[in-house]
Amino acid sequence: MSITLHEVYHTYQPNTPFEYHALRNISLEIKEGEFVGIIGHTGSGKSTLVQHFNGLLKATQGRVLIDGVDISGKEVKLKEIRQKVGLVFQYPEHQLFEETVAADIAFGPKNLGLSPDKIVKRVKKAMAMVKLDYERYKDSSPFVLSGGEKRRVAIAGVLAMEPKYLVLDEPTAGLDPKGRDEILAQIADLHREAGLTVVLVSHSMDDVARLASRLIVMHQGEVVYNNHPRQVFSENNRLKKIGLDIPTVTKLMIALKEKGWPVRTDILTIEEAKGEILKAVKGGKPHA
Ligand SMILES: Nc1ncnc2c1ncn2[C@@H]1O[C@H](COP(=O)(O)OP(=O)(O)OP(=O)(O)O)[C@@H](O)[C@H]1O
Repeated sequence: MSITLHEVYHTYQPNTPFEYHALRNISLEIKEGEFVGIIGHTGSGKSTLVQHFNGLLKATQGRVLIDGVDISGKEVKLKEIRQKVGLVFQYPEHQLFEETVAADIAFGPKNLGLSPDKIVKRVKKAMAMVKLDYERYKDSSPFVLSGGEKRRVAIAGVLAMEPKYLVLDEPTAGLDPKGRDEILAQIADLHREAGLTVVLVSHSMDDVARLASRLIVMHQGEVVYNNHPRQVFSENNRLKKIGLDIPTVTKLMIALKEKGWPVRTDILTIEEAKGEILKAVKGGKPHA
C-alpha cells in the first residue's frame, strides 16, 4: 500500500506564454507507515508535487497510484482519494469559515453523510489528536484563537476525515518557536501513536531531520535526493550548491570534527550530539 508516482510531469498553463514546467520526471513511492520529509527551496515544486498525491492537480504526463489505483482513471472517485490522502495546505487556517470550532471540524464528516452521533465522535477524536480540549474549544469562534490553535483546528478538520496518509505543506510556517515545536510534536505523535503515514513538506532542515525517516529533496521541479536524512546531509557541499543548508546540529558536529574532536558528523538531533560530545570530552583533548 503506497502513494506511487511514475514519471510524473506537471506543466502550468501549457501552450501559453506563461507555460511553466513545475515538475519533471518524478518517480517516487511513499509506503504505508513511513514518515517522509520533502524539502527544497522556494519554488522547487514541493506544493505542486503534493497536490498530485490526492488528485487536486492532474499530472500532465505520468501516473499517480494510490494503493495501486491510478487516480486518473475515469471510474475513480476523487472524493474517496481525498478522504484517504488528507492534505493540509499552507496556512490552512485561512480556510476556516464556520462559526464554531466544532462546526468547522465537522464540515468534512458531514459531507460524507455520517450520522450526527458519528460526526461528534469524529470531531472529539480529531480534537484529541491535536490536543485541543473538546469542552473548552468546541463552541469558540475559530477566529479568536491563537495562530497555533487555529492551525490545530484546521489540521483536526483533515484528521476528522480519518485519512490513512496525512500530507502537510509547511505546517509550521509563520508560527513562533513554541507553536512550531507543539505542531511538530503533535505530527510526530500522529505518526507514532495514531499510525498515520506522514508526508511533511518543509524548508527547515532542522525540522525534517529530527522527524523523517526518509527525505525527498526537490530542486527546480526534480527529485535530486531520495534517501535517509543521514545520507542526504552527508552531501553538504552539493546541498549548498542548490541553496539548501544542513541542520544546525550537523553543522556543529562538522565544526568540532574540523577542530580535531573525534566525533561523528552524521548527527541529526541534539540528543545524539550530546552523547557524541560527552563521549569525545571523556576521551580527552582533540587530536589536532
Ligand atoms: N498556477 C500556477 N501557474 C503558473 N506557475 C505556477 C502556478 N503555481 C505555481 N507555479 C510555479 O511553479 C513553481 C513551483 O511552485 P510550488 O508552489 O510548487 O513551489 P514550492 O516548492 O512549494 O515553493 P514554496 O516553498 O514557496 O511554497 C514556482 O516557480 C511557481 O511560480
